[in-house]
Amino acid sequence: MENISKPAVSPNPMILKSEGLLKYILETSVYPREAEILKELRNATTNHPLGFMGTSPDVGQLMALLLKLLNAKKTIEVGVFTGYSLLLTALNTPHDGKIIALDPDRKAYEIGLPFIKKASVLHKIDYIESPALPVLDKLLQDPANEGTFDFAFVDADKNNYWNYHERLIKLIKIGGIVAYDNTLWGGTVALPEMEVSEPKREWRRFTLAFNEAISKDSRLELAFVSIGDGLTICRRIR
Ligand SMILES: C[S@@+](CC[C@H](N)C(=O)[O-])C[C@H]1O[C@@H](n2cnc3c(N)ncnc32)[C@H](O)[C@@H]1O
Ligand SMILES: O=c1cc(-c2ccc(O)cc2)oc2c(O)c(O)ccc12
Repeated sequence: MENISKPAVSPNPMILKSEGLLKYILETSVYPREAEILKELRNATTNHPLGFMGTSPDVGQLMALLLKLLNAKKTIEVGVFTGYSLLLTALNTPHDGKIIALDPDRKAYEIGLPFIKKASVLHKIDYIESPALPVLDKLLQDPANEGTFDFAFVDADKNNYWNYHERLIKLIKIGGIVAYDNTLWGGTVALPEMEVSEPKREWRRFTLAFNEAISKDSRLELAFVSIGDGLTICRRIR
């Protein structure tokens, strides 16, 4: 008899690795609907030696939907790079929306800045050239900031995800969302450590620990979505 307590195995365990399927999704519903200015920023990032780090447009499409569903007005972005997800957030928040954008790499931000200006959304952005943790701590020093943000997107140093989470969960309002990128870390989370290349091992360990801790966090509801490099979407419930 079948053991019903065992989770069902996907009929196609290769689904996340199917480049053809991703191409189909991108070409069918992502690229045709992507704002022209986001395409321009994305193209301007391709020659950057770390261009592969930009948020993937399919993740961007999901983020845009979440921002619209929440009617998000106040947001935080941890990890800006050249600004794809930042510009996307700015385009999907109201005219009086406010985004606190944190990244120590101002040079990368300056690549995206002309596109942010061209889209007339710079007034929504408070870019702070700094590692995120001290800024989040400073925000929390003022209790008036607690529970006031609608949305946060984290796409930065993976070793600090839990540190970001402990702070963001207090800054986000009940009903608000924090989304964490790269929670599948190139698929390495499902591989034995021996099969993972040396440079990816340390962040794989952090990602595994983060994924385990967040799944036990009773302050939130979550969905672990197999899009891009893995996106964990958390809704604060208490
Ligand atoms: C994957 S990229 C972000 C991609 C971005 N979301 C986009 O759409 O292009 C990661 C970024 O995290 C930044 N970063 C690294 N350590 C950080 C820290 N302690 N605080 C904030 N940002 C950090 C890096 O400078 C880099 O720009
Ligand atoms: O390969 C990476 C590396 C990063 C990364 C490196 C250093 C930092 O301080 C932050 C992030 O981020 C990535 C990423 O977000 C992605 O989607 C793919 C690959 C990488």
